[in-house]
Amino acid sequence: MKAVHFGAGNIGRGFVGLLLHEGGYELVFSDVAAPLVDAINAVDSYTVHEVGDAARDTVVTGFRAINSAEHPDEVIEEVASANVVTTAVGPTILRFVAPHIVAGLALRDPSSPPLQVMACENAINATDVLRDLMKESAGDAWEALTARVVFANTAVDRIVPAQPEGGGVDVTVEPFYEWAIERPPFGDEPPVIPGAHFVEDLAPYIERKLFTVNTGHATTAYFGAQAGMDTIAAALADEAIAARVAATLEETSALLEAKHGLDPADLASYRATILGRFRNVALPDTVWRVGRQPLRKLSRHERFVGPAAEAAERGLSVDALVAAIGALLAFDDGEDPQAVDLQRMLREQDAASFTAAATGLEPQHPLFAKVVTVVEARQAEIGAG
Ligand SMILES: NC(=O)C1=CN([C@@H]2O[C@H](COP(=O)(O)OP(=O)(O)OC[C@H]3O[C@@H](n4cnc5c(N)ncnc54)[C@H](O)[C@@H]3O)[C@@H](O)[C@H]2O)C=CC1
Ligand SMILES: O=P(O)(O)OC[C@H]1O[C@](O)(CO)[C@@H](O)[C@@H]1O
Repeated sequence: MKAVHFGAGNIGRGFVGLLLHEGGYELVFSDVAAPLVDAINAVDSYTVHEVGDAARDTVVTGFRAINSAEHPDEVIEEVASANVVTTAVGPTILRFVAPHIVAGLALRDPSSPPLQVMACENAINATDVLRDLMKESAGDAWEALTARVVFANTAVDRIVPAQPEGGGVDVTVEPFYEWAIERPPFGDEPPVIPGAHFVEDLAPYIERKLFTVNTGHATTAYFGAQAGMDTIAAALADEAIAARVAATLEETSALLEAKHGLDPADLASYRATILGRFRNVALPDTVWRVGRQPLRKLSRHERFVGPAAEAAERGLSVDALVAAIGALLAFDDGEDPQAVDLQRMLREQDAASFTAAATGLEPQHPLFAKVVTVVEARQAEIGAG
């Protein structure tokens, strides 16, 4: 069995690749970073080092890497004969890998079992997004290819911080992980990934994950950055920040309870577990990594506006979520192009125009005016608006 995984970065090597290896797949990484591809091909094995309580090391073998920018044909051939394709490239990069998967499907023997495609990105239904991009890329050829592929959405959860420069191929990760995968698209033949768990309906899992782990993590990062802290563990050690994060997650939990009927006691225990994960002092994770790409994180269906909009529509409290959006607006990292754009937009646009453009909310939406208030506050702080 063979898996082609696009994106040999942190989560690619430290989580998805590891679990595919443990499932017995021969692993082909595809990436565009030449030094990374060379480094992977220079070793026969790499180690995933867990840090924190109950940590262990796991050795991954049986892999190779292809530079898809230089050798797209090689990647396409691998896809044509693979059993599984996964991605961990970032939601905005999916459009660049879609044509390679389409070309692989076109070369695929039509009598082979369907290729099983799963996008492992932090976004709601990222695999559906990838499928739509593939359809767009294939044009009229799409109809003939659909019998050769199945698509399943997934929710991936493991904190894999940025790895030190020149640190080689090994990866440092937290011990916790969870990979939930939609079961129905596979019919009788789901992929063999022992560490994953297959679910009938992914919606509650992905929303519980994104609106708890990712909302909480990003809230910690933005309040931490605003307070001049560098790491997530240090930010959460601050009682005032911890209280703000807790309040934000109580709001998202209230929404998850109302929307999916999730049990409040289970949600409370889930929150406690993830806050414990964020507090892992052995994990060298920075507010800058976790806060990265603030415009993506401020968009309509993402971890702040997504749950806050639905909570506001149901008349639930959103004050803590709106305060977290206020902290996001202060995220000013000169090395993050989206943070630079965010600060420029705040200087150039009036509060209502910025709110509409950045959040995708309609002016009449019950959340809109509340967001405008924190946008105005940030603009006053920087003398803009
Ligand atoms: N790091 C984490 O803790 C987690 C990350 N995720 C998600 O996983 C995805 C990747 O995140 P990370 O691994 O942290 O990022 P990363 O930056 O470490 O890895 C992304 C990799 O994709 C490669 N890439 C870029 N364009 C490509 C292309 N056209 N074809 C093939 N490869 C390409 C990059 O060179 C890089 O090696 C994101 O969607 C993120 O939200 C999800 C859960 C946890
Ligand atoms: O690209 P994003 O959405 O910031 O993804 C990274 C996030 O996902 C997580 O791994 C949570 O699963 C966190 O480490 C981090 O906040």
